[in-house]
Amino acid sequence: MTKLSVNINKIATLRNSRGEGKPSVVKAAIDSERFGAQGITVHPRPDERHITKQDVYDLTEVVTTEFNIEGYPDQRFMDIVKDVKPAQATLVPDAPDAITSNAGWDTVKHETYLKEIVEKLKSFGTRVSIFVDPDPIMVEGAYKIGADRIELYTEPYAKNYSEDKDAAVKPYIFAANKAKELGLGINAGHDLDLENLRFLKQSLPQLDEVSIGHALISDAIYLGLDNTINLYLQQLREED
Ligand SMILES: CC(=O)[C@@H](O)[C@H](O)COP(=O)(O)O
Ligand SMILES: NCC(=O)COP(=O)(O)O
Repeated sequence: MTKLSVNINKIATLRNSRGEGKPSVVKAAIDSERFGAQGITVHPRPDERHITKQDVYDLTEVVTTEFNIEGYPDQRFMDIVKDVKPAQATLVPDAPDAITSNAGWDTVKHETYLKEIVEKLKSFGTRVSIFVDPDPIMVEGAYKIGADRIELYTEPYAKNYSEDKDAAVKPYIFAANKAKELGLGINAGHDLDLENLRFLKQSLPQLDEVSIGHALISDAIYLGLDNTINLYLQQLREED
């Protein structure tokens, strides 16, 4: 079964636009889980453009499914994960001023650095996922640094999906097969939506988790959060 982890970054974006507490990210997490989300993902970026450090501490008190904290492993991130001990930490190579995550790790070039980080995160009792491009070499690098899972960066898939979905998904099949061969768990995320999710799932039956935020929260503005989460869950059900 592929789990849906709802990324609530964009709830915090809307909240921060007025500098007050509405909409509440805590309420969004509680309700998302009540509506069927099997995980909550947040990305507490250094500039706190959306999810703040305090949000993470508030959320850890209420999240009952899997809490997934994404981020670049600077000291602030490591301190947060050490304190909160989420089910999963997902390492992304984002620069502090990146408008969004736009690449996977070079797990070969940064092997020594990442190996130390992964070891420390695992000592907190947290599962570690490494954000990578769909490149078997980068997947193998994630294995060598001791990661538990990879997260396949799916923006390229999403971008090419409408033009040629078979070509778009092909690198991901190779990368996922490599991960499986090495015993790594397989997550995926970035720019997944109601149009492209089902085909990805059908193409990668071994997918453990997708984390989806921007499109899902955007859809929820029109369709409602309950209905939207269930539409995404429906895309992940094998039998449909
Ligand atoms: C790692 C990833 O692809 C996304 O979770 C990313 O963290 C989204 O960040 P923004 O919500 O800031 O665009
Ligand atoms: N790891 C991907 C994620 O959490 C959400 O990415 P997006 O759906 O906001 O692009």
